[in-house]
Amino acid sequence: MTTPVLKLGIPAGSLQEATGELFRKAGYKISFPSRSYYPTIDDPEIHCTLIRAQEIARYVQDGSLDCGLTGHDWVVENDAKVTELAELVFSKVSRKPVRWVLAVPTESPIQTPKDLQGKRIATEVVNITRRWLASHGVTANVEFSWGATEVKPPRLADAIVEVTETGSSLRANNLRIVCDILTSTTRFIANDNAAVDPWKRRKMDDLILMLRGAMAAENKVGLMMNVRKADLEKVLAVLPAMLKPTISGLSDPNWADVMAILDEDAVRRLIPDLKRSGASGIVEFPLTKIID
Ligand SMILES: Nc1ncnc2c1ncn2[C@@H]1O[C@H](COP(=O)(O)OP(=O)(O)OP(=O)(O)O)[C@@H](O)[C@H]1O
Ligand SMILES: O=P(O)(O)OC[C@H]1O[C@H](OP(=O)(O)OP(=O)(O)O)[C@H](O)[C@@H]1O
Ligand SMILES: [Mg+2]
Repeated sequence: MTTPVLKLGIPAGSLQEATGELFRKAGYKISFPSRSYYPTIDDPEIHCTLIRAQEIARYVQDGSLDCGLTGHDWVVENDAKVTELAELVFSKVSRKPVRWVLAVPTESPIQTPKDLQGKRIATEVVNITRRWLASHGVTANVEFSWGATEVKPPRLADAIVEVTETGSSLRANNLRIVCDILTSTTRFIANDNAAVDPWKRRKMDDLILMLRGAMAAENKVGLMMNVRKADLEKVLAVLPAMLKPTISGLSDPNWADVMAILDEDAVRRLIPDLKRSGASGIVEFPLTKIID
């Protein structure tokens, strides 16, 4: 019997490194051999192909791939009919969505969507831009851009619709945001048939569980401490209100063990307070997955 295989599209380009890093955190050994478009992964039931983010949705829709990770922006731009199984909020450098914005040179007279009437707009997302203009009742000349779009205004275009994450590319090119057009995050998408195939669905759900678990553990740490029962109330009052710490007994009936999961950046403020409130033997430990 041949091993069943899940055909997974990994986005080349901006999302590639962040995707690889996330898979590693999720427990998969994935690597990108140079010049090869077949990343290796230590799971014989997964076959990875590196494809441009723009095209993953298309190949997932037609079944060439069972599933893949890509931006919501390209699913919308391609009007792809796929099943979205998960939103994973990560971008090239941050854990935040990206924004597709309408931008113009700082000194441009364009202030509102209406001012675009009859103007030239350069963008990689022609369909999204045309639909957005139509929804504002504006007619403009939308030109496809192959990239390096920020260089185009004012000589080659009056405005651009471009993706921004940190804002540094817009700033470096003296561009001003007029308005937001679309917010996009990374999505795990599946072919409609693959999504209802029991083996593939389970394989994808398991993969998503691990990817989500790894993301949930980011910037979190565990904290364990011993507390005299008489001090328990004081110690618990120090921990953030939404936490439900685990309290377990110790062999000495006068002591308890308290364990909690916290934001890493809160720890340096909390540990001294916990100690002052009577906690001892405080241990901080790293977390790699949190599964709800
Ligand atoms: N900082 C970022 N810049 C651009 N795209 C980003 C960024 N962070 C996340 N993305 C997402 O990555 C996808 C863009 O990747 P894609 O492969 O289409 O182009 P690219 O990474 O810009 O490639 P290239 O470097 O060849 O221009 C989109 O879904 C976009 O939302
Ligand atoms: O807001 P920022 O953090 O600066 O990120 C956004 C920039 O990154 C991408 O460029 P890319 O590297 O894909 O080059 P390209 O324009 O040639 O596609 C995108 O097209 C923007 O130019
Ligand atoms: Mg690009």
